[in-house]
Amino acid sequence: MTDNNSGRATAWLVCLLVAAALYGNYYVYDSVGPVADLLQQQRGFSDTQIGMLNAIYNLPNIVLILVGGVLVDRFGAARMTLWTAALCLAGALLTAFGPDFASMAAGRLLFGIGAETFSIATVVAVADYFGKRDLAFAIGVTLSVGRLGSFSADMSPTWFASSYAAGWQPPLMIAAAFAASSFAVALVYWWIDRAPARERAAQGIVAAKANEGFAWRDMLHFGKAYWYLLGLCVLWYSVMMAFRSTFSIKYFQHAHGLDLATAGEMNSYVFLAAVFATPAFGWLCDRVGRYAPFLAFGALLLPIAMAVMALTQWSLWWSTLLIGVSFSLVPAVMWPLCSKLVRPNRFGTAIGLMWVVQNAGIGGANMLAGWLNSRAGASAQNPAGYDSMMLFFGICSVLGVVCALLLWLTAGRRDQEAATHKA
Ligand SMILES: C[C@H](NC(=O)[C@@H](N)CCCCN)C(=O)O
Repeated sequence: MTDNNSGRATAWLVCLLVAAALYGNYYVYDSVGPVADLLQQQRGFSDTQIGMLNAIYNLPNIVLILVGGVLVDRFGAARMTLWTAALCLAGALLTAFGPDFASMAAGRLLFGIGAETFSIATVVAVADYFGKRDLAFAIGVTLSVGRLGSFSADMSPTWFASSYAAGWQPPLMIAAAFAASSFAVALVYWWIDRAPARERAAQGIVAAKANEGFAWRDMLHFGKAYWYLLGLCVLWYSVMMAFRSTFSIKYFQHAHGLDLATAGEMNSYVFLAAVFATPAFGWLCDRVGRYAPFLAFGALLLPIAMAVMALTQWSLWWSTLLIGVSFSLVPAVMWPLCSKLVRPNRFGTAIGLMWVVQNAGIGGANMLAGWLNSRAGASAQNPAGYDSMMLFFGICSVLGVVCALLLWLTAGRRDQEAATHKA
């Protein structure tokens, strides 16, 4: 399907639509943080309630995301993108217009149930259209536009200053508008995909999906390389998300003496770097035709960054640079490589299984790191209290590198070979 020019044009159109849909979705995901203070002041929400508005996103997905992956394989990426975008829109509307905390939390729950399966469907959509050629670049483009959505949400107090001046609700209504635009482009993608979907069915891909059904034991037949990739996914995302999204700003303030604004800015450069570097690394991998060595290199940068922060007084620019490259390189390579390790009709399931453990890992790492800090009394007066958290993140990231090296040894000698030994 993608060998002729019109096929390539359709593939890029789908890639751009999926990227635009992901932009809106990631914007909504990150829209609670900027209104946290207003929710506290104007609605009297406690820190625990605000934390719950984000935690409720991850918790159901520890189980549900596997079902989501199976549904993507069963019903196809286009239909699932559309259905889950509708669920996300309903969730965003309920969050913005809910009269009390319970309905806002219900809105975030609904959004979370839709959003993770939506993300799987977007990766599978790109893989459906790009096959082997330019896959990492195309996934890099979609992820980079998604990261721009996260960055925009962080910048929204500046960009939509008047809405923030009007209170907690207008910024969440803007987020709901982004969810609506995400649904609208998902609808266009679903419309465009009808003919190519028929073509895929004629080639037997969809037919295989529909007729084979799903057997849970199929997952046990994923090859060794897949399980190493899963190990890296859990360890790397746990450190990246728990450190960079939850603790890094506070750590920069207390252990490195930055003020809040500079610490926040330092953290946001990681997103900004990813916007440009993710597609660039994807493009490079496609050109060189190697994935596992790049993945191992990206994974290695994380423990080095942790060591630089914890053991030296070097400028934080160094660790931000290392984390920025790792945050761009690892996702740009991980998902295209995953698509090469399993059969196309099990790709959604394979990502779903990885994200079940990933969601549990991120939740667990957040709790354990918080507990380690509290136990050691980490604060501006006691920066050494952060040592145990940094050791924990250091160990996890080193174990991630071990998984990446085992993966390289197993599947990476010539990455293309992996495609011929799919589970
Ligand atoms: C593609 C990958 N997505 C995930 O890992 C999701 N489980 C989490 C999405 C969180 C939304 N910002 C990624 O974003 O690297």
